[in-house]
Amino acid sequence: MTMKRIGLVGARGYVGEELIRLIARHPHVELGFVSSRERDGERVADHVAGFDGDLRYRNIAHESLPDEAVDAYVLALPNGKAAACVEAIDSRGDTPLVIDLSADHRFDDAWFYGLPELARDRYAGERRISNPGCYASAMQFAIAPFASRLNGPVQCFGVSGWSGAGTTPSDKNDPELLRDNLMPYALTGHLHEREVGRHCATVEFMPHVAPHFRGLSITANLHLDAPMTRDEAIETARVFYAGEPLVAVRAQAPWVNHIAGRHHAEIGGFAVGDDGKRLVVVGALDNLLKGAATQAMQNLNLACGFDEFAGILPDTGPAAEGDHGA
Ligand SMILES: NC(=O)C1=CN([C@@H]2O[C@H](COP(=O)(O)OP(=O)(O)OC[C@H]3O[C@@H](n4cnc5c(N)ncnc54)[C@H](OP(=O)(O)O)[C@@H]3O)[C@@H](O)[C@H]2O)C=CC1
Ligand SMILES: CC(=O)N[C@@H](CCC(=O)OP(=O)(O)O)C(=O)O
Repeated sequence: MTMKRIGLVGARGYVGEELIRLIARHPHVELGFVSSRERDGERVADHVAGFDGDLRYRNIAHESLPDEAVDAYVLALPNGKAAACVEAIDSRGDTPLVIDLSADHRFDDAWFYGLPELARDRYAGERRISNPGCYASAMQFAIAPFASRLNGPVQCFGVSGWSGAGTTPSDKNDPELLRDNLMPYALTGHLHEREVGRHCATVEFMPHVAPHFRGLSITANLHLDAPMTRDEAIETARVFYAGEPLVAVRAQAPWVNHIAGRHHAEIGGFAVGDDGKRLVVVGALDNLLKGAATQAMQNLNLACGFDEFAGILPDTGPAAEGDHGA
């Protein structure tokens, strides 16, 4: 099989680092370039534990992206930076694959919204793939099995590790402000509220950031149109995700420290109110993996015609030893 060469734009970030590791272990893809302004000329091996080789970060202006001999570009830049890159890449004229991890194309009908477990059947060879947001992925995994049975908006309470706020300094990734703390933010109108509303169901989302580094949890409060027992809810979710290696359905509510460093998402809890019409489902995933880099690799595999889980499974990450499932 011919190796595909990948250009990674925004490789210094937390997500970029995970993508470097995933691409390095993938059997059919290799890194063509990794870009960072701050680390220009520095060896990747000096920054990414476990990475071997002499590859160096390069500061590549977006105008120069088309000159790079790669088959696909993966954009892991802050929001608002993708358009200039895509415009430059378009000038190549051969429509290379672009996967954008930012929020910039999640509301753009010209792009495929790549939440594989819920959307892969609709993939029609698009060369432009928008990767979903981290909380938005967890919310959709929790809600989707019940989406046709909702009676009103879903309330979602979310808590994320601070890596979700990226490397640009802010209150949300300041260890001093986060010490012994839980920081609410964007309590109405968070972008992922709109994202889930567009792609799955209407939600009212209340995010928080916590002192841990990686992994997030969302607790979804669903109002159903007809009563359901807890066993029916669990069975509904199990049938919905049957055969999905990256979405595990548990009876117990998942814990963030069990999925941090793992490639899969978990949903569980399934508490039912007295009238059977209120169902609470908890979803958890690693925001840097299933909430970002792992999902991007699934999308890359899908678009390249590889096995969707190539380079991802078996899960050999540091947290993968033993079965942490409840
Ligand atoms: N962190 C998370 O949990 C998740 C993040 N995402 C999305 O993935 C993308 C990357 O996230 P994350 O790794 O956390 O982000 P970071 O802020 O950690 O990294 C951003 C990267 O972009 C580069 N960069 C920063 N500012 C600019 C700029 N003005 N112009 C060009 N390059 C710039 C940085 O390198 P340098 O400054 O050296 O050039 C760095 O490589 C974002 O769009 C984010 O929204 C999606 C899901 C989850
Ligand atoms: C803790 C924290 O700040 N999390 C980020 C979400 C990370 C993510 O998925 O980002 P994008 O949708 O921007 O790609 C936030 O709430 O904006």
